[in-house]
Amino acid sequence: MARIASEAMREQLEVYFIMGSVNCAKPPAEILAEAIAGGITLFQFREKGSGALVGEQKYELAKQLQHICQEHGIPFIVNDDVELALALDADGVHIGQEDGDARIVREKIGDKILGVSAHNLQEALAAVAAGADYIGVGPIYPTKSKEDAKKAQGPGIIRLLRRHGIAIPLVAIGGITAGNVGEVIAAGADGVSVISAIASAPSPAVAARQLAQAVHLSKKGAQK
Ligand SMILES: Cc1ncc(COP(=O)(O)OP(=O)(O)O)c(N)n1
Ligand SMILES: Cc1ncsc1CCOP(=O)(O)O
Ligand SMILES: [Mg+2]
Repeated sequence: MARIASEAMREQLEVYFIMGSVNCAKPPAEILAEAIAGGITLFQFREKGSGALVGEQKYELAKQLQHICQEHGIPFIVNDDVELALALDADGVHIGQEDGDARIVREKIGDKILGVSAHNLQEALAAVAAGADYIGVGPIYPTKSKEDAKKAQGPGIIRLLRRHGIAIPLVAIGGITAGNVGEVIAAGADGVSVISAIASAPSPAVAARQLAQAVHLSKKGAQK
């Protein structure tokens, strides 16, 4: 298997849904299936926060959600836990600045997708040098879904990274809704990453569809 091509990565980032059991008011498998029906393009298993599953229960949930993704051709990314990603033969891993050295993670996972979080130009340049396939930038807007989230920076941080030559695929995260997708795509993001906009929606399918439509319209507008 070769590393994912940038253009394919950009498409997969369009509607990137992140979820773990703590984000779900109904069975996670149901929410994921509905989100897939609505048009998500990538999924991240993020089992984190107060009440999160650990050990065998975490593994079993990951396996169940991975199976649903596989049935629908949606790549399955694991947040933070490189060993779990390897044990499951997941499609990739997402790590942040506090999750270890991205170069070492790249060595461990070979050609699997590597996503790295960045909050400034220095971190973004380091992520590129370490071999990231995409960068997650945020929080862009205030979020309630991450306990230790940094201050929201607004879409200007995406514009700044693009202006300074960060050309690899970028996804915006933090407080994203269908109403603000346009701003982050116009700033240079290839897609949006959400937890609550889909997981907490009355209909995850409708929410995912609205996000997908907003991304497509905004990309047309930005002629991407
Ligand atoms: C797509 C995407 N972008 C950013 C993050 C945040 O990662 P991190 O900073 O490591 O924080 P946690 O999610 O681990 O709490 C992400 N998960 N996904
Ligand atoms: C994991 C993460 N990293 C930065 S903000 C965030 C949470 C995004 O959740 P929401 O889409 O509900 O704001
Ligand atoms: Mg992390």
